[in-house]
Amino acid sequence: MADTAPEPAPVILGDEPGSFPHGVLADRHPAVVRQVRDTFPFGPERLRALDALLASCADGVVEPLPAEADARDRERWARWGLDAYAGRSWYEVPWLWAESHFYRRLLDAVGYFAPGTWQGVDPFRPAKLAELDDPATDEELAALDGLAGLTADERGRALLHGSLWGNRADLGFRLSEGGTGQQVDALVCDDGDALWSLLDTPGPRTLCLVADNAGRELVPDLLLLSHLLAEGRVDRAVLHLKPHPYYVSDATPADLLDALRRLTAAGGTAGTYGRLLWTALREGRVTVRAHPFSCAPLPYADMPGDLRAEFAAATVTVLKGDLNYRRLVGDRWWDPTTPFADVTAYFPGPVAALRTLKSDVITGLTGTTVAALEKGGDERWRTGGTHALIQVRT
Ligand SMILES: O=P(O)(O)OC[C@H]1O[C@](O)(CO)[C@@H](O)[C@@H]1O
Repeated sequence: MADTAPEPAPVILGDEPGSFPHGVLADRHPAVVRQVRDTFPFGPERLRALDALLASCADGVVEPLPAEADARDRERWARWGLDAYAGRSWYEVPWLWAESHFYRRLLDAVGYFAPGTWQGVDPFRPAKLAELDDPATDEELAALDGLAGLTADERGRALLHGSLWGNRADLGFRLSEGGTGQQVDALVCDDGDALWSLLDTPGPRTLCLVADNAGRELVPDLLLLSHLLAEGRVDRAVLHLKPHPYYVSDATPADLLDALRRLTAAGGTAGTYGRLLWTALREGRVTVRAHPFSCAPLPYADMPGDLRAEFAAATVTVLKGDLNYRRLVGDRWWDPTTPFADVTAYFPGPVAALRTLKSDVITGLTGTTVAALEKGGDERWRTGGTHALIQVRT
């Protein structure tokens, strides 16, 4: 690790037409608004608000929060930069900030925070439930029974990869059974051994698991967690979820309950793991957090003291997914060979990232890996979700 933090690279903005971040603001956000518009029979007031947001996505500016916003929320957003960015184009402010704030505005538009019919109604829940109900989920859960013949370590590694590739909404249990080649080759960095070593240190061991998506990502996350508890690799766990709907499919406490019920209702190994986790929650060995900062438009380097203290107390904090990675290393145009340990030196304890690559940010690669990726013919290796990484700073 370098003695000093690396010179920060430029922050990623969405202002360059044709770039991936620009496409997210200009195309994906409007598509999300249209999808939400069709999800429920919203009345004229909500439809007007959704249409205004749709228009704003094209050429609007960041606006102050509505007058009826909760005072604490208002104070938080002021601290998170809203006062500085209000009046500026979505395309000129940091991309991470613009995306995150877009979801806050979407919840305003559907009336999520306002007293009334739509208060607390997750506009993304039907899509999340559909994923859990998909017959493919049954198949993937049934495939878990095939892990019975493996040693506990092999099972642990298979479940770790299931959780990793679940970030692509793709449970990877069959990885363990001969079909591993393609996806393991697609790992651009694999510090898996360092993660297992951390879970071998003298106990008691606490895992902080900062989850990402609900549905078919959260299910394998829970299976991994349950396995680690069952094998005594961790004694306690804190599961960090989002306090409200975010980035379409991010997991909230309600999504956790849906996933848990899905697991406990399943037969075989999946059901056993589900019931184990249910008991661990009842006994307080697993606790759930939905910290406001989990939906903040800022990097983890800016985390508040209480969150910092929680992560500091963990044996290891595992962050799932692309967005958490961006927030962990900083949403910047890093040189891909910038050491992961350097950009995460500020983090208050050992930290691991499990991520499929779905945006431009990348650190911690070797020069050889970068050269191979650049030459490999897959121009979208940074953003297409075809590659993944396990990076650890001990
Ligand atoms: O669910 P994940 O892995 O955090 O990915 C979400 C990603 O999708 C995007 O919203 C758009 O690609 C990225 O900004 C973000 O990093």
